[in-house]
Amino acid sequence: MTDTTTTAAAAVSVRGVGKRFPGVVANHDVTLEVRPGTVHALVGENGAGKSTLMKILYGVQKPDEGEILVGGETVHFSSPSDAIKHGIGMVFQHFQLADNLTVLENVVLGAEKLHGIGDAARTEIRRISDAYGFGLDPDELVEDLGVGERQRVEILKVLYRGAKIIILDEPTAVLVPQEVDALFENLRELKSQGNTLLFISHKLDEVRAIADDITVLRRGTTVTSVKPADVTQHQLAELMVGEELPSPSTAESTVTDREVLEVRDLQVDDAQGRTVLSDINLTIHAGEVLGIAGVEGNGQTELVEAVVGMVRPTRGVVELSDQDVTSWGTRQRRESGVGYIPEDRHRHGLLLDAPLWENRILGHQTRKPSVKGGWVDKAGARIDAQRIVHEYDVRTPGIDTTARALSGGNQQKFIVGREMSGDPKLLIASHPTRGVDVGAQAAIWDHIREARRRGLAVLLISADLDELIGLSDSLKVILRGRIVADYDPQTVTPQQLGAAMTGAKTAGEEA
Ligand SMILES: Nc1ncnc2c1ncn2[C@@H]1O[C@H](COP(=O)(O)OP(=O)(O)OP(=O)(O)O)[C@@H](O)[C@H]1O
Repeated sequence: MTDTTTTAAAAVSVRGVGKRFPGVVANHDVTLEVRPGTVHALVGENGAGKSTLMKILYGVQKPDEGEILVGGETVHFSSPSDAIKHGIGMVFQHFQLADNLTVLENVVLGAEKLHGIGDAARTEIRRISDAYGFGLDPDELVEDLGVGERQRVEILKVLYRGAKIIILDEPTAVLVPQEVDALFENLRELKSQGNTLLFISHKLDEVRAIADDITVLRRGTTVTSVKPADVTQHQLAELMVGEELPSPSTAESTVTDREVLEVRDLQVDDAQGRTVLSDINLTIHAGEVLGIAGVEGNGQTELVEAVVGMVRPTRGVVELSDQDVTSWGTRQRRESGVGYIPEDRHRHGLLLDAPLWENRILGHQTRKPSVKGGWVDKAGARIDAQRIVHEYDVRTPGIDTTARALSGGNQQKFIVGREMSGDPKLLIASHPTRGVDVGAQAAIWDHIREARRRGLAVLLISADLDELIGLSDSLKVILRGRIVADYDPQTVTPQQLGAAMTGAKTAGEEA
């Protein structure tokens, strides 16, 4: 079914592109036709080769073979600046903005030659913002902007540099439903004015809602391009996997009355003495998943760090199984059975340049199977790394491969497997399935549910509201460092949660 028809008018054509890394064929014989003025989605399992293809289109990676055409003209990019010269811009999932600068300063940084840094630049930014309904004020500080607005600054940045083809890497991963709607409005407006959008996503319902064309990658190659109306979400997932999907296990309650984590009157102040978390009270029982919903930056990071022992609270108590651990460090807490999936896998979760088997040891240096008789047990760590690769379906040439060489989703699967090792009694999970494909997400949920059945308590932080609702036994909403609402996951809707997260009232409800 692969669409190989090519018209000179295609915004981007990819023909027979291949890219190899040691031990891995990341892309082979990839074919992609992106029609101008459309939204084109790229979907596929973790490690299917989506990021590699986008990096090739943006000049970050060079293909080993094949041809790329932009507007019918063959191009050879050596760097992103070559891509930008041909009107291709990219918006990364991790925003690259300086918080202490204004919108204008962020936009013109590195592009001063275009319209200077003064009124001409301001006028141009206003023009773009007005043209697409972005509602951005050039003189506002970025630190005062919400997540959706920051993303618009990133899009404006590439438009300002003349991009007509914009690549977005999982743009909705950090947005609440209301922000997703707003982003889709922006994308439609961009499209109606002749721009072309190309984006990667694991959220198949959103893909079907916004895309004009969907290209599916499987194991490095394009398998088909479809129209959203012609496939269901389930069929799309099966095209990605190449087989029938397993049905996820049901989630009967396993909550007991044994308290595993208790947090009382917790307050955390930052280095400047500002209170970033206050009056936090929560209890998690064995067999219970407590979900915390919130827009990023509302105190979730500090809450996790206080429970893991990375920051000392100004006030309050943290108890693990009735033992006061407030003064304990991270290592002691981990040794008493705390697993920790960090929000930033590159900063806290992995040694990127170390092989996977060494990464098995990270954070577990003092426990089996990483040590034996006080010494690092290399063989034990290797065997267990192998087990994780197998049980969590981590796609890698082997356990001697560096963590850096794995796709984002496969890195995440490895971390989850490691932190679930040795039956922890408490799992602190920040965005456990971020960047993970739907099949692997279902598998991770199954692992967590299985452990929960055996008595695991989970503190779950996630930006994915379906995950929060689907996995949690109870739900709390955090806003500006405080818990502002409690919900029953059985009855709450993503829209209600989204509204509480942004502090908006929904009909018939207190804010
Ligand atoms: N710099 C690199 N060195 C070695 N291998 C790499 C490198 N970059 C990617 N790979 C490998 O290429 C394959 C494709 O990875 P890619 O990141 O393109 O997948 P993806 O579809 O974007 O996955 P995900 O959904 O998990 O982000 C993977 O097997 C990955 O391990």
